[in-house]
Amino acid sequence: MTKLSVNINKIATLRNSRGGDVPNVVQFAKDVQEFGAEGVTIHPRPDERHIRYQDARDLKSVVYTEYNIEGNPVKSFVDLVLEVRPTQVTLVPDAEDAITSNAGWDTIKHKDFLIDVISEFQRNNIRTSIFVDPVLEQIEGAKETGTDRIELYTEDFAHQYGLGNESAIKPYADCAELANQLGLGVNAGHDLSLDNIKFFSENIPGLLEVSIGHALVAESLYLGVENVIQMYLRKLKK
Ligand SMILES: CC(=O)[C@@H](O)[C@H](O)COP(=O)(O)O
Ligand SMILES: NCC(=O)COP(=O)(O)O
Repeated sequence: MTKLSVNINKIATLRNSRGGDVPNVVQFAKDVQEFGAEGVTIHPRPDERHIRYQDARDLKSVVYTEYNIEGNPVKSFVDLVLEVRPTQVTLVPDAEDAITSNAGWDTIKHKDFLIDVISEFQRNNIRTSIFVDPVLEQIEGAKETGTDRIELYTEDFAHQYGLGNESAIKPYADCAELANQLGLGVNAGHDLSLDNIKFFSENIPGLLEVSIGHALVAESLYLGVENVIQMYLRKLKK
Protein backbone atom coordinates (compact mmCIF):
# COMPACT_ATOMS: atom_id res chain seq x y z
CA MET A 1 0.00 0.00 0.00
CA THR A 2 1.28 3.44 -0.94
CA LYS A 3 0.67 6.19 1.63
CA LEU A 4 -0.59 9.60 0.57
CA SER A 5 1.16 12.48 2.31
CA VAL A 6 -0.38 15.87 1.57
CA ASN A 7 2.08 18.72 1.07
CA ILE A 8 0.48 21.86 2.54
CA ASN A 9 2.99 24.44 1.30
CA LYS A 10 0.44 25.99 -1.05
CA ILE A 11 -2.00 26.59 1.81
CA ALA A 12 0.70 28.67 3.48
CA THR A 13 1.35 30.51 0.20
CA LEU A 14 -2.33 31.55 0.08
CA ARG A 15 -2.31 32.56 3.75
CA ASN A 16 0.84 34.64 3.35
CA SER A 17 -0.59 36.50 0.35
CA ARG A 18 -3.01 38.37 2.70
CA GLY A 19 -0.88 38.55 5.82
CA GLY A 20 -3.55 37.06 8.10
CA ASP A 21 -4.35 33.50 9.09
CA VAL A 22 -6.74 32.43 6.32
CA PRO A 23 -6.57 29.65 5.36
CA ASN A 24 -5.30 28.29 8.64
CA VAL A 25 -2.46 25.86 8.01
CA VAL A 26 -2.89 23.93 11.25
CA GLN A 27 -6.65 23.48 10.66
CA PHE A 28 -5.94 22.35 7.10
CA ALA A 29 -3.50 19.72 8.36
CA LYS A 30 -6.12 18.49 10.85
CA ASP A 31 -8.74 18.32 8.09
CA VAL A 32 -6.68 16.44 5.48
CA GLN A 33 -5.94 13.78 8.08
CA GLU A 34 -9.64 13.65 9.00
CA PHE A 35 -10.40 13.12 5.29
CA GLY A 36 -7.99 10.20 5.10
CA ALA A 37 -4.54 11.56 4.26
CA GLU A 38 -1.90 9.30 5.76
CA GLY A 39 0.73 11.97 6.20
CA VAL A 40 1.44 15.69 6.13
CA THR A 41 4.44 17.11 4.31
CA ILE A 42 5.92 20.58 4.59
CA HIS A 43 8.94 22.08 2.89
CA PRO A 44 10.06 25.18 4.79
CA ARG A 45 12.45 27.25 2.70
CA PRO A 46 15.00 29.64 4.18
CA ASP A 47 13.04 32.70 2.92
CA GLU A 48 9.86 31.30 4.59
CA ARG A 49 7.85 32.27 1.51
CA HIS A 50 5.25 29.65 2.28
CA ILE A 51 5.66 27.36 5.31
CA ARG A 52 7.36 29.22 8.15
CA TYR A 53 9.62 27.64 10.72
CA GLN A 54 6.96 28.44 13.34
CA ASP A 55 4.39 26.46 11.30
CA ALA A 56 6.66 23.44 11.53
CA ARG A 57 6.59 23.76 15.33
CA ASP A 58 2.81 24.42 15.49
CA LEU A 59 2.03 21.39 13.34
CA LYS A 60 3.92 18.99 15.58
CA SER A 61 1.05 18.57 18.05
CA VAL A 62 -1.66 18.07 15.40
CA VAL A 63 -0.02 15.73 12.91
CA TYR A 64 -0.94 12.29 14.22
CA THR A 65 -0.24 10.53 10.92
CA GLU A 66 3.24 10.66 9.37
CA TYR A 67 4.94 14.05 9.67
CA ASN A 68 7.44 14.63 6.85
CA ILE A 69 9.65 17.73 6.74
CA GLU A 70 11.54 18.36 3.52
CA GLY A 71 14.35 20.78 2.85
CA ASN A 72 17.96 21.58 2.22
CA PRO A 73 19.92 20.63 5.35
CA VAL A 74 21.45 24.04 6.04
CA LYS A 75 22.12 24.64 9.75
CA SER A 76 18.82 26.40 10.51
CA PHE A 77 16.89 23.53 8.86
CA VAL A 78 18.83 20.83 10.71
CA ASP A 79 18.23 22.64 14.03
CA LEU A 80 14.51 22.96 13.27
CA VAL A 81 14.11 19.28 12.39
CA LEU A 82 16.01 18.20 15.50
CA GLU A 83 13.74 20.42 17.61
CA VAL A 84 10.45 19.30 15.99
CA ARG A 85 11.37 15.63 15.55
CA PRO A 86 9.05 14.64 12.71
CA THR A 87 8.57 11.03 11.61
CA GLN A 88 10.68 11.60 8.53
CA VAL A 89 13.06 14.20 7.13
CA THR A 90 13.52 14.38 3.36
CA LEU A 91 16.74 16.05 2.27
CA VAL A 92 16.47 18.12 -0.91
CA PRO A 93 19.42 20.00 -2.49
CA ASP A 94 17.51 23.22 -3.23
CA ALA A 95 19.25 26.28 -4.47
CA GLU A 96 18.08 29.28 -2.38
CA ASP A 97 16.61 31.07 -5.38
CA ALA A 98 14.87 28.02 -6.90
CA ILE A 99 11.14 28.52 -7.48
CA THR A 100 10.64 24.90 -6.50
CA SER A 101 12.80 21.79 -6.16
CA ASN A 102 14.47 21.15 -9.49
CA ALA A 103 17.08 18.39 -9.00
CA GLY A 104 17.99 15.40 -6.90
CA TRP A 105 21.19 14.94 -4.92
CA ASP A 106 24.44 13.94 -6.49
CA THR A 107 24.80 11.16 -3.93
CA ILE A 108 28.31 10.30 -5.07
CA LYS A 109 29.76 13.83 -4.90
CA HIS A 110 28.01 14.68 -1.63
CA LYS A 111 28.42 11.27 0.00
CA ASP A 112 30.42 12.41 3.06
CA PHE A 113 28.12 15.36 3.74
CA LEU A 114 25.03 13.17 3.44
CA ILE A 115 26.50 10.50 5.73
CA ASP A 116 27.05 13.16 8.40
CA VAL A 117 23.59 14.71 8.33
CA ILE A 118 21.75 11.43 7.88
CA SER A 119 23.51 9.82 10.84
CA GLU A 120 22.69 12.83 13.01
CA PHE A 121 18.96 12.55 12.21
CA GLN A 122 18.97 8.79 12.67
CA ARG A 123 20.68 9.14 16.07
CA ASN A 124 17.61 11.21 16.99
CA ASN A 125 15.21 8.53 15.74
CA ILE A 126 14.11 10.51 12.68
CA ARG A 127 13.72 8.43 9.52
CA THR A 128 15.63 9.84 6.56
CA SER A 129 14.86 10.05 2.88
CA ILE A 130 16.88 11.75 0.16
CA PHE A 131 15.52 13.30 -3.03
CA VAL A 132 17.12 11.70 -6.10
CA ASP A 133 16.85 11.69 -9.86
CA PRO A 134 15.93 8.31 -11.40
CA VAL A 135 19.50 7.28 -12.18
CA LEU A 136 20.79 3.87 -11.09
CA GLU A 137 24.24 5.16 -10.00
CA GLN A 138 22.52 7.70 -7.75
CA ILE A 139 20.51 4.95 -6.08
CA GLU A 140 23.71 2.98 -5.45
CA GLY A 141 25.24 6.19 -4.08
CA ALA A 142 22.19 6.71 -1.86
CA LYS A 143 22.70 3.28 -0.34
CA GLU A 144 26.25 4.32 0.63
CA THR A 145 24.94 7.31 2.57
CA GLY A 146 23.04 5.09 5.02
CA THR A 147 19.67 6.70 4.28
CA ASP A 148 16.52 4.74 5.12
CA ARG A 149 14.65 5.79 2.00
CA ILE A 150 14.93 7.64 -1.28
CA GLU A 151 12.35 9.98 -2.79
CA LEU A 152 12.25 9.70 -6.58
CA TYR A 153 11.99 13.16 -8.19
CA THR A 154 9.03 12.71 -10.51
CA GLU A 155 8.84 15.99 -12.44
CA ASP A 156 10.21 14.50 -15.65
CA PHE A 157 7.84 11.53 -15.48
CA ALA A 158 4.86 13.83 -14.91
CA HIS A 159 5.83 16.05 -17.82
CA GLN A 160 6.46 13.17 -20.23
CA TYR A 161 3.36 11.25 -19.18
CA GLY A 162 1.31 14.39 -19.81
CA LEU A 163 2.64 14.33 -23.37
CA GLY A 164 1.58 10.71 -23.76
CA ASN A 165 5.01 9.12 -23.25
CA GLU A 166 4.27 6.18 -20.97
CA SER A 167 7.82 4.85 -21.44
CA ALA A 168 9.00 7.69 -19.17
CA ILE A 169 8.13 5.38 -16.27
CA LYS A 170 11.00 3.00 -17.07
CA PRO A 171 13.91 4.71 -15.28
CA TYR A 172 11.70 5.14 -12.20
CA ALA A 173 10.64 1.49 -12.20
CA ASP A 174 14.26 0.36 -12.67
CA CYS A 175 15.47 2.59 -9.83
CA ALA A 176 12.70 1.42 -7.52
CA GLU A 177 13.57 -2.19 -8.31
CA LEU A 178 17.22 -1.55 -7.47
CA ALA A 179 16.31 0.34 -4.30
CA ASN A 180 14.11 -2.59 -3.21
CA GLN A 181 17.03 -4.99 -3.79
CA LEU A 182 19.35 -2.73 -1.79
CA GLY A 183 16.89 -2.48 1.10
CA LEU A 184 16.09 1.19 0.57
CA GLY A 185 12.49 2.33 1.02
CA VAL A 186 10.99 4.15 -1.96
CA ASN A 187 9.00 7.40 -1.80
CA ALA A 188 8.20 9.69 -4.73
CA GLY A 189 7.03 13.20 -5.40
CA HIS A 190 6.84 16.33 -7.51
CA ASP A 191 4.07 17.15 -9.95
CA LEU A 192 2.17 13.96 -9.24
CA SER A 193 -1.54 14.50 -9.81
CA LEU A 194 -4.93 12.85 -10.32
CA ASP A 195 -3.95 12.43 -13.98
CA ASN A 196 -0.76 10.45 -13.45
CA ILE A 197 -0.83 8.92 -9.95
CA LYS A 198 -2.63 5.69 -10.84
CA PHE A 199 -0.26 4.82 -13.67
CA PHE A 200 2.78 5.81 -11.61
CA SER A 201 1.84 3.85 -8.49
CA GLU A 202 0.83 0.75 -10.48
CA ASN A 203 4.22 0.64 -12.19
CA ILE A 204 6.58 1.35 -9.29
CA PRO A 205 7.40 -1.71 -7.20
CA GLY A 206 7.36 -1.23 -3.45
CA LEU A 207 6.23 2.41 -3.55
CA LEU A 208 5.81 3.32 0.14
CA GLU A 209 4.70 6.93 -0.02
CA VAL A 210 3.89 9.80 -2.36
CA SER A 211 3.85 13.44 -1.28
CA ILE A 212 1.58 15.65 -3.35
CA GLY A 213 0.84 19.35 -2.96
CA HIS A 214 0.68 21.64 -5.97
CA ALA A 215 -1.70 19.59 -8.12
CA LEU A 216 -3.76 18.38 -5.17
CA VAL A 217 -4.50 21.95 -4.06
CA ALA A 218 -5.29 23.06 -7.64
CA GLU A 219 -7.58 20.04 -8.10
CA SER A 220 -9.31 20.83 -4.82
CA LEU A 221 -10.07 24.31 -6.15
CA TYR A 222 -11.41 23.04 -9.45
CA LEU A 223 -13.47 20.30 -7.88
CA GLY A 224 -14.79 22.54 -5.09
CA VAL A 225 -15.60 25.74 -6.93
CA GLU A 226 -19.05 24.73 -8.22
CA ASN A 227 -20.21 23.85 -4.73
CA VAL A 228 -18.92 27.11 -3.26
CA ILE A 229 -20.53 29.26 -5.97
CA GLN A 230 -23.86 27.58 -5.25
CA MET A 231 -23.43 28.25 -1.53
CA TYR A 232 -22.82 31.96 -2.19
CA LEU A 233 -25.82 32.17 -4.50
CA ARG A 234 -28.05 30.59 -1.85
CA LYS A 235 -26.88 33.15 0.72
CA LEU A 236 -27.53 36.03 -1.68
CA LYS A 237 -31.11 34.95 -2.50
CA LYS A 238 -33.62 37.44 -1.09
C1 LIG B 1 10.83 18.12 -2.87
C2 LIG B 1 9.80 18.44 -3.84
O1 LIG B 1 9.57 17.73 -4.74
C3 LIG B 1 9.02 19.66 -3.88
O2 LIG B 1 7.89 19.44 -4.63
C4 LIG B 1 8.67 20.42 -2.71
O3 LIG B 1 8.41 19.74 -1.56
C5 LIG B 1 7.63 21.42 -3.04
O4 LIG B 1 8.14 22.61 -2.71
P1 LIG B 1 7.42 23.97 -3.13
O5 LIG B 1 6.05 23.93 -2.59
O6 LIG B 1 8.28 25.03 -2.52
O7 LIG B 1 7.41 24.02 -4.64
N1 LIG C 1 8.02 15.84 -2.20
C1 LIG C 1 7.13 16.36 -3.17
C2 LIG C 1 6.08 17.14 -2.53
O1 LIG C 1 6.01 17.23 -1.32
C3 LIG C 1 5.03 17.80 -3.31
O2 LIG C 1 5.43 18.19 -4.58
P1 LIG C 1 4.33 18.91 -5.50
O3 LIG C 1 3.12 17.98 -5.57
O4 LIG C 1 3.95 20.20 -4.83
O5 LIG C 1 4.99 19.07 -6.83
